[in-house]
Amino acid sequence: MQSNSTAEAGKPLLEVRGIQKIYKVDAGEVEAVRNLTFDLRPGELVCLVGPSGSGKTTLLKIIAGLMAPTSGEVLLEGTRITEPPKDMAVVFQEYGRSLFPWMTVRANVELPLKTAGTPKAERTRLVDDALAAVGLDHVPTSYPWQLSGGMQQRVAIARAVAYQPKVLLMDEPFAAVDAQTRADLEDLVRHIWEKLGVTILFVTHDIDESVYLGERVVVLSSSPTVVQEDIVIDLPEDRDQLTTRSLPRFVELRNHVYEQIQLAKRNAGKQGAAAADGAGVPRSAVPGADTGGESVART
Ligand SMILES: Nc1ncnc2c1ncn2[C@@H]1O[C@H](COP(=O)(O)OP(=O)(O)OP(=O)(O)O)[C@@H](O)[C@H]1O
Repeated sequence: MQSNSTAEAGKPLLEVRGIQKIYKVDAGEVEAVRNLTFDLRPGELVCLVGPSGSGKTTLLKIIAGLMAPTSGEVLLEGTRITEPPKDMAVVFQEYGRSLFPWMTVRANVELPLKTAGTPKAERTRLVDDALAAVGLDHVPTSYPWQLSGGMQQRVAIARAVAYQPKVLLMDEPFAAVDAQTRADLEDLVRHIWEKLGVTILFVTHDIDESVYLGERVVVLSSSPTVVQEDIVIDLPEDRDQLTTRSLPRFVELRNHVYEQIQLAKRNAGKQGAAAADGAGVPRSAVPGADTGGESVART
């Protein structure tokens, strides 16, 4: 795995530059995203949070090359993205719709490699490794509908991992599973990230999840969206559901993110002047914050 310091020293792998998205609707136009600028360095795990409707899915579609921005650009290793890049994989929330029910687990994981023309022997090795990495090497011949929701999402993650992307985009991947499974899958993502050194952009509604997983948390404003804050998560790299979430620093950071989301909601419709000036938002390190009270942690 690349350590934080290595990632910090490298050039950006993914650059999001001044992204604006205006949707045309019957009544005219909707400016969903106004001006988004941030980057991911090689090996970073960055979480993206924002109020509902702040444009997280819009942004991911643009980064994945599935939709063109109205203005601005996304660069992967310096090359502008104009179509789905081959070095990128996406894991969506709706695993049920992203897996083919008539294909076995193995066939689902193997499919993108087949499409890419990867030779058979290499495919077999990559699929075996990916299934082992997500703890599913005992069910290769099962069908997705025979598995629990959490296991199906593991299949989707294995498929993305086997493809060996440079960038893995995850769009609220655990929103549809129960809390215990969610915790297990969060640890799986950290484990895969540490083992493979893949660069991950993880979109979530869950503030605690963003702080637990991320090396940085990028907070979006309400729509029309800008980056409201880019926060360094200075928790120890070895994370554990019990120990990490009990740390006073974890509580400070999640409270800070929570306050930022509340601020974004209050500012809805009256963009904060400082955030909306179009400049890149500097990364902020949260000083010791007050840890009072709030227990709700979803956007
Ligand atoms: N195809 C579309 N046509 C018109 N407006 C759209 C379209 N897709 C999204 N929007 C609008 O753009 C804004 C951002 O939507 P988007 O789904 O990207 O936000 P989000 O942060 O992913 O939302 P959520 O957190 O609820 O999933 C919203 O105001 C939404 O209504």
